[in-house]
Amino acid sequence: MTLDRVCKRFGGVVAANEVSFSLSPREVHGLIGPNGSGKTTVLNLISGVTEMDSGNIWLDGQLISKQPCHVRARGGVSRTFQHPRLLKRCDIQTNLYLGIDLANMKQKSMTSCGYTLSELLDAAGLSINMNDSITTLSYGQQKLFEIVRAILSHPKVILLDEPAAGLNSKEMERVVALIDCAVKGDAAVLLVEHSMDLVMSLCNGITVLNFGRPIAEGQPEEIQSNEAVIEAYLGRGRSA
Ligand SMILES: Nc1ncnc2c1ncn2[C@@H]1O[C@H](COP(=O)(O)OP(=O)(O)OP(=O)(O)O)[C@@H](O)[C@H]1O
Repeated sequence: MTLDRVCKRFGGVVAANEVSFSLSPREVHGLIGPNGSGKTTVLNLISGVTEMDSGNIWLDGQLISKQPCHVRARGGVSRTFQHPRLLKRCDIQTNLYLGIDLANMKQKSMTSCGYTLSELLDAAGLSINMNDSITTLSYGQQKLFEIVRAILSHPKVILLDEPAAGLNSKEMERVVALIDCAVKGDAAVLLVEHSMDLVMSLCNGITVLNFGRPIAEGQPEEIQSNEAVIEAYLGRGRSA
């Protein structure tokens, strides 16, 4: 997937300012930056939740930036949200198969990315009864469940919005295991995350945003020692 000079403005706020980067299959790419720097906006522009002002997004050589959300989802873009978006009045099974092409799933005999559903649930540490209400899952379990659901649609790109936020250390290990499953299934993962330990240990490449603008791109060790990134995080850039 390639983003080419993607822009989005909300009134006077430029939330995405000429954002460009590429993701390859099996790559985990970090998208980081201080609060309000535009990370979630970029995920919304890729998934089609928000319409962009200008720029292009390509997936496998196809221009997807004018497509509605559901077409992008079918074409291989899946995502999770900062706070899990689940149907509270429905059971676990209904939530699991939301947005997944059921006919296609049956054909694949409940397998995805080379993993069976039960293997993905195992990786997530979820031992669940499909008929139970989704509300029987704790917050952490719901976040893990949402990642399982995202992998289950056999996506080309998975957008993860702060998957570790609010999770304990055991649950964070489960997030890592699920990202591993996604990568082994040839997906590209775009990871928005404030836990720098997680980002630095998992990502092959990182793009850093500040005030909607990319200020650095590179491998974790380059990003950690990049002056502009350090200033953005320490806030000196804001008062300059
Ligand atoms: N729908 C919207 N309407 C108006 N302004 C918005 C909207 N969505 C985002 N913004 C603004 O765009 C900027 C970027 O927000 P965004 O949520 O993308 O940042 P972020 O990097 O994901 O932040 P955080 O790390 O706090 O989640 C912020 O100034 C935000 O207030």
